[in-house]
Amino acid sequence: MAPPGPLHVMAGVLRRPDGAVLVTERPPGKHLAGLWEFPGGKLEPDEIPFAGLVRELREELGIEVREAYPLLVLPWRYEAFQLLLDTWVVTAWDGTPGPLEGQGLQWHRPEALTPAQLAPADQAILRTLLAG
Ligand SMILES: Nc1nc2c([nH]c(=O)n2[C@H]2C[C@H](O)[C@@H](COP(=O)(O)OP(=O)(O)OP(=O)(O)O)O2)c(=O)[nH]1
Repeated sequence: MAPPGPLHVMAGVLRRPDGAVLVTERPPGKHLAGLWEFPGGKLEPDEIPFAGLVRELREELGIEVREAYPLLVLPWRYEAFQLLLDTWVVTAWDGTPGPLEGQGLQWHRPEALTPAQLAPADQAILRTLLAG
């Protein structure tokens, strides 16, 4: 049997007009608990990436994405599995992002984020944001 392919995970960088981006804290007991990430989650079978992004941000934050563009697809290897972190910048949404799953939420300008507090793959996303 062929080995399973990488896990396709959607991540949304919500960006406010003042340049701040939203990061959320990974809950206790989960992989990378206590580190910060961009909200999102696993793409479902047969789901197209934009639809998965919209669904995940609705489920986690209670918002409706209105405008987003793809930033990068980042292949990443953790010890137990491989990831494709499909990252979009979200520039317009309806509603106010809230912690629907009890997760910590913080807004920071990318320059103010501490890389070591982010999930390892997200440190590469941060470098892309800072370079843009
Ligand atoms: N959502 C999200 N996941 C990320 C990011 N960076 C990163 O390494 N990951 C990893 C953490 C998880 O191992 C994996 C899948 O994320 P997830 O949010 O669906 O996973 P989870 O552990 O909460 O699992 P589940 O309970 O939802 O099934 O991707 C990121 O910026 N956003």
